[in-house]
Amino acid sequence: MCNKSEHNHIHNHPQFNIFGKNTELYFAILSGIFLILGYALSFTSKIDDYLVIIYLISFFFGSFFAIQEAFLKLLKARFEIDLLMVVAAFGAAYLDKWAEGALLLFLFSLGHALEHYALGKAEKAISELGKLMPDVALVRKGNEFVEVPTSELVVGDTVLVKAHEQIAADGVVIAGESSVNQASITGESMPVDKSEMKGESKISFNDIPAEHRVFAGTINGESPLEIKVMRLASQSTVSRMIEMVSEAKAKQSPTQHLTKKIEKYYVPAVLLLVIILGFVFLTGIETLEDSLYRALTVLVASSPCALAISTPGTILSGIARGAKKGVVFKGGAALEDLGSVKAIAFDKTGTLTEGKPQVVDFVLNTITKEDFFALAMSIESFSSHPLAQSIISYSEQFTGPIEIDKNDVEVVNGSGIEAIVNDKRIQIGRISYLIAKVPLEIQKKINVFEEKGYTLVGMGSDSQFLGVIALQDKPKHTAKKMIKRLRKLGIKKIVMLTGDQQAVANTVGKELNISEVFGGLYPEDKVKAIEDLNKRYGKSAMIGDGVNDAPAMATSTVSVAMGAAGSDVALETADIALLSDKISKIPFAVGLSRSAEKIIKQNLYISLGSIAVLIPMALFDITGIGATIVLHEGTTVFVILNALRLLSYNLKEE
Ligand SMILES: Nc1ncnc2c1ncn2[C@@H]1O[C@H](COP(=O)(O)OP(=O)(O)OP(=O)(O)O)[C@@H](O)[C@H]1O
Ligand SMILES: [Zn+2]
Repeated sequence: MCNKSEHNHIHNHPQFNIFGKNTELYFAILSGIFLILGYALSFTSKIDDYLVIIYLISFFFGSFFAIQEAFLKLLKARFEIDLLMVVAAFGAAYLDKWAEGALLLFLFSLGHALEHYALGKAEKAISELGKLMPDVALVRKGNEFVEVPTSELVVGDTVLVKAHEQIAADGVVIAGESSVNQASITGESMPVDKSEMKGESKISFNDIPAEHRVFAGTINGESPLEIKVMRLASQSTVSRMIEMVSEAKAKQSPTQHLTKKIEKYYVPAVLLLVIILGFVFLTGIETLEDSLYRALTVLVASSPCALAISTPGTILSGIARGAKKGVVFKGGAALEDLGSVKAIAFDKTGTLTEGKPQVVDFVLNTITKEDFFALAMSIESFSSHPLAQSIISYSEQFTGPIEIDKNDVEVVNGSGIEAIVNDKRIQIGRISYLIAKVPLEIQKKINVFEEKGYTLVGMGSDSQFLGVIALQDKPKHTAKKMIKRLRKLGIKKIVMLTGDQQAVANTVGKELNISEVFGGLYPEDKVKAIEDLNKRYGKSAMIGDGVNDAPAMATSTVSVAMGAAGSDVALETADIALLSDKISKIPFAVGLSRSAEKIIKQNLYISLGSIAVLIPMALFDITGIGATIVLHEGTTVFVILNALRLLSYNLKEE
């Protein structure tokens, strides 16, 4: 019938598995077989005396687990529906309704087994994420490679990954060239090319370019790779992802809170009603049997089994499906919120655009390009901004870096970076951030750049304006389609928020069909923009890279971080982490959430609706206990199957 307990009971379920993990299901089936046997034999009057024995066998198999579970809960002073169902079945037997009692227990145990199977399946989808971690790795010790347990790998170890083998650690490729299947992390089955990173580097794992960086749990392709371990096994992306998904299961979503609240008042009310019904015979209008029969029927009709199972089942399935595709929901609330938002705000750089701006032009004022780019590359080496990397690589053709002490450098998030060089304060960043004034003839050039939609980075030395660099970043080629799909999914409002100039924002917005673009924003302006969306649409989602959008992401109802496999901040802080930086994951995540939301609602209506119909029918003797059992159980099975649909969710390609 059901089991109205929190669904953590999977782990503390009574262990009695003589037939393996499906014992519960086999017991249910045995119960059904004896029920049918008894029912068939009931038509031959000769067997009548033995009938009770056959039904008792059916009772045994049907109630075996329920009695154990009810007993265990009673020990913890918890009053659960398992007990009620057993009582109802034996009550029916007392009324000589052996077949009905056996039917109740048969369907109850079958539903229970199915429920465990369903939740188990969702759990399995989650735990399989971890299976790709190999147990051992080949580690270089002197001139040879020896097998070492993965858990004993230390940072700095050199690991040999043979062709078609699993990679044991997050690390950097130091020899070899191969393609790697990263599906276990990103959900993308297209292999990604990896090659060795030249030169000894002291940068952190997060800053290693994707083509040199490998993740634990991914699978090497055609040729061997040597990698240097950069994170302990327990710190690897895949380990943390599994941890987050497991934690997510334990958190309750808004609907779960609601159903818990309903149950809190509903269950005692039902019990009271049932007890009263059991005593109706005292009025003399009917027999004790009649009263008991109706009380038991109402009891079955009113059990909130479907209600209790449907939401956790749906959320677990949704989280499992997301994780399989590289979308980590950090809880049912994230799933439900994303499923109901109407307004989405996007960060521009690195989210809608490639995040790999190219220097396309520059203008200088009284400084040689060697001196200018030497300053630029040296100071930008302290920044992790996407613009910094581009400026550094571009500068290398003219000059080399100069020595700058890191204590003399200050990064001003959302504006730029400054450093003290030869007693002068050198600023790089937004033109408005510089204290230096732009000379007139350079301003003319800047106006031309702006018209072309270039991103501008200025440099000044105290009040002396030194020059301006123009860069261009392309929108991701799938971005336009992604926006279109979001609109199709019912997102009413799409806005773009960027620290880049308004002119650049307009250019990108036009290309992607986003009409509301806000440029020149400081981090606190982005927060205001999100607050505005919250006000107008009730809820908002902010999608960014989690680096300089953290405050805005924290303000939105639900935040989504892109490319989280490469960014600790994004993986840790966002409500939803998309491990790959493929933006096609955004409509998938939104679509999955919307489906989850829809299924949660459907299930809620179905479970509450069935109760609302079954109780009066039982009360007024329209349906007998047999029909009530079948209808009630049918509802429970239906909502479980409905929830399981999410495990195979795919966004329709148009
Ligand atoms: N390290 C840096 N080097 C040069 N310019 C910078 C740097 N950091 C910020 N800026 C300047 O400040 C502007 C805004 O930066 P901010 O980081 O807020 O936005 P963004 O990352 O470029 O865009 P988005 O908000 O879409 O992510 C940039 O366009 C640039 O002109
Ligand atoms: Zn159970």
